[in-house]
Amino acid sequence: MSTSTPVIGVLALQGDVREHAVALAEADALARPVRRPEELAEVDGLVIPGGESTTMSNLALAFGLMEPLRARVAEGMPVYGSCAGMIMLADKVLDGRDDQQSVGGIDMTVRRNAFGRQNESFESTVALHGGWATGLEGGPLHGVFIRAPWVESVGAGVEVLAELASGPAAGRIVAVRQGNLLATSFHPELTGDHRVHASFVDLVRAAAR
Ligand SMILES: NC(=O)CC[C@H](N)C(=O)O
Repeated sequence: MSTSTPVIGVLALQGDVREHAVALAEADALARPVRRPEELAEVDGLVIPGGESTTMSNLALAFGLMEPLRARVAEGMPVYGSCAGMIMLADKVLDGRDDQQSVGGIDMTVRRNAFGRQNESFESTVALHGGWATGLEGGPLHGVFIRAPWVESVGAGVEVLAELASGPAAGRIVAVRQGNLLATSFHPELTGDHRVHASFVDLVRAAAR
């Protein structure tokens, strides 16, 4: 097992880059901003933060990052996407803009801005399933949702890790994993609870073995 500290990039085209870097450092990883293909080539894993997936798609294309991102996902690099980052990891996007592209990799369909206008931003308890039911010690997560997507459906190879616990959208899938790819609808970097980042750092360490 590798005992060295994993180097994890944070895609720094837009979004909560600093907050993710802080959460990764708390989870014992070395965080680095990634804006160029050369920087992407040097990291053991990557966080794609929230923001606006349409803008992120444009910027990733303009910075020449879309194909390198797809190539590293295909090689098995661990990636964690939050909110717009989840949309970037989805194979299929509903209510997207026609020209928006995703990196893809997770066999799921997500719906952008799924919780509707009245619910643009809200906080809610997130119930843990699958590997997180036993793996994330300390019980349910507090989810911060900001114009968030939900996962409309998943393919057979996708593990559901969390669902909304209550409210009109109770039971909607808000966290998934497929292989080395992890995605959440919510923003754990804004809560001070670094369990999601710690579970991603574990994934990066396991992949580096
Ligand atoms: N906080 C967020 O990342 C919002 C996601 C945004 N609504 C999108 O479609 O990309």
